[in-house]
Amino acid sequence: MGSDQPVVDPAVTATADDIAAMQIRGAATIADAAAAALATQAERSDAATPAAFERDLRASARELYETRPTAVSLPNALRYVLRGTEGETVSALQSSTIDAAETFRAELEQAQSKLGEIGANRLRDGDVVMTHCHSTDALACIEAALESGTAVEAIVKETRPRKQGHITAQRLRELGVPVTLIVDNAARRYLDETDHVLVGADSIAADGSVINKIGTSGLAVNARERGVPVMVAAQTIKLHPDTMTGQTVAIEMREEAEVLSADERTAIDGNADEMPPLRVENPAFDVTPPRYVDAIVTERGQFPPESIVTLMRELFGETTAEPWDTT
Ligand SMILES: O=P(O)(O)OC[C@H]1O[C@H](OP(=O)(O)O)[C@H](O)[C@@H]1O
Repeated sequence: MGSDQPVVDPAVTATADDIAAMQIRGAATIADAAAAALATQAERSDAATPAAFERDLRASARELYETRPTAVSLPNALRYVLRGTEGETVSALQSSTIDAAETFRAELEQAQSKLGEIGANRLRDGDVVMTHCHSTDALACIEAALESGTAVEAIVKETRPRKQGHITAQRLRELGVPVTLIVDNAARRYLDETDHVLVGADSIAADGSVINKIGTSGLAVNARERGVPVMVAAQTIKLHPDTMTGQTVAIEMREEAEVLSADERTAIDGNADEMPPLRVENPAFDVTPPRYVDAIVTERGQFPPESIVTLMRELFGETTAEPWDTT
């Protein structure tokens, strides 16, 4: 390897691989893991000069950034840590990077807890909450409600194709919450007995659109039609600053194997030689327009979707170039 080639610690690559494979999943968890990986990169760096240290750190951030395109919590975490990296010596750069990562992770945890308290205020004793996918921000609201003595029940959508709803069901059962697990297609029927739809977010756009696990938008449309309020639990690292300047959020298309096994493909398409092959598409997220969202709950309070841009401008100002891009 040439001496000017960046050196990315194997632990960073391992974390990037786990995020890409969804061994590490969930927008907040991904952000936490990315910050921890940058701290490890800094800690283990044996860069000879500050320039080499910064080159390696940027390369690590880029490797993490390129794992999954939709959850803005990942680039927001990378930006936070890299903007905290400062100093004239390698040692100073190392310690400032580690400090920035530790601060980010502590703030992430506090934000989720604060968000939970705010979201819990919307829940009443005996409420039935319908969930989609597995969102730690959403569950923080239920946990805070339980801690304040509010009893809730949950209708948990399994959330094909990866069935993250099973994680939610398990977690809620651990908390003693009565759970009804349903297939996604049954959601509209169970909205008749639902008091709140409670979901998380991977990104929130400046116009109040919510980018979340595939199926969220259809659930929100059905909830609106049934008169069930839709509450989005999303700490401010889910706010997507680039959408203030018209950028759109990339929707990750994941591999077909999550939807269809090779045997199933063969069973469907095995003898269709003359025809074009069966197409399988697996978008991992969708966009829920603001008109179907009743409240976005953050650690800074709850906002109607139309006004979330005020918080976004306060927190992010005008976005600048990505700090992991070579200057
Ligand atoms: O940050 P928290 O609230 O935990 O999760 C937010 C969202 O991230 C997840 O994506 P994936 O399962 O990683 O594809 C789901 O879309 C979930 O609603």
